[in-house]
Amino acid sequence: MITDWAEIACDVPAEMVDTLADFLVELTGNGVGVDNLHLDTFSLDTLEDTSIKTVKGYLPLDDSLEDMRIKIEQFLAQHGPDFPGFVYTPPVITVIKNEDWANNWKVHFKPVRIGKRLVIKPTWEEYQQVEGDLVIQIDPGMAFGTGAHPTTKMCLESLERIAFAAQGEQLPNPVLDVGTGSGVLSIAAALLGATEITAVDIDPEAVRVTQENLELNGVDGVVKASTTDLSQLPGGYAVVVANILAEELVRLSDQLTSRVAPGGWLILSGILTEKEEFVRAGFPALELVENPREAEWSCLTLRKPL
Ligand SMILES: C[S@@+](CC[C@H](N)C(=O)[O-])C[C@H]1O[C@@H](n2cnc3c(N)ncnc32)[C@H](O)[C@@H]1O
Repeated sequence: MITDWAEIACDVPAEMVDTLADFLVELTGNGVGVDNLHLDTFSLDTLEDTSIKTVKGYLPLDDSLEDMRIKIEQFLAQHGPDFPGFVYTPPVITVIKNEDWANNWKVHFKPVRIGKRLVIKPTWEEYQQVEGDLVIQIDPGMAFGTGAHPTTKMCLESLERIAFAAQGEQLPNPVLDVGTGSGVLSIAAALLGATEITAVDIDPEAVRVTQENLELNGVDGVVKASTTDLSQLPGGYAVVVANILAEELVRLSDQLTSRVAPGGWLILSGILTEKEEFVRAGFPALELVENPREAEWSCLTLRKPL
């Protein structure tokens, strides 16, 4: 299990933030943070927007760190001069202890409504439920999946649309969640009516966190979480959802396609919009149903002909 993390902070002009953030997400497979540099104020109202921002990426503190640092320096040196006001400053690396990492971000994670009925609620926040709400309680721990990320959000919205269009407005069985992270999509699938859900992740820590979240939401009886490799799973899933990066989706395209039952759905997310065509081309046997986009991310919902 990963113990400590390295935070890599790069100061860049505000115009370069998105470009660098996308690069760091692709490189590290983890989320990024963006800080305003002048935070010595007591009131957010008086916070001045600055022309230079700090973009922070996160990596496990292991042997790959030096290689990653070099790649980030090369990226800054190569692309920085395209942005007015860029002055090269080497990235600053800070060690983050596991315990800090696990808790520091919690202040920013608030209950969020997604789609028509789904609400994601951090376990430590209060939420006044209204009739019809399907509330997902989440403590992502070290796993990805607060639900607030556009890639997760678009999966949740697609799952909800599929459920609403289905008989009895229930998500059809069985469901496969590839790269379950915190288990957020599997829990949503259960709340949307599915009763046979398989959740897999290559990361045992994610499976541990998922199991906790399944129990917290009382859906551990209908979701089976494990590190089982996709190749070991049978076919015939009515819904398959995979929120992993574009290259990985394409690498797994044959396996993902063959896991979908005739007439079934495949939701693909984690795709930077510039890679949408690349991913679409990897799934020629399936029909494109919808293609929502949010921020710089795209989601593809595909369907296998009957
Ligand atoms: C971006 S997170 C998505 C988490 C969650 N499903 C969500 O939508 O918020 C991607 C997850 O996929 C897992 N993953 C990456 N490649 C995988 C693969 N080939 N098979 C299974 N899981 C994978 C990672 O460990 C990570 O937990």
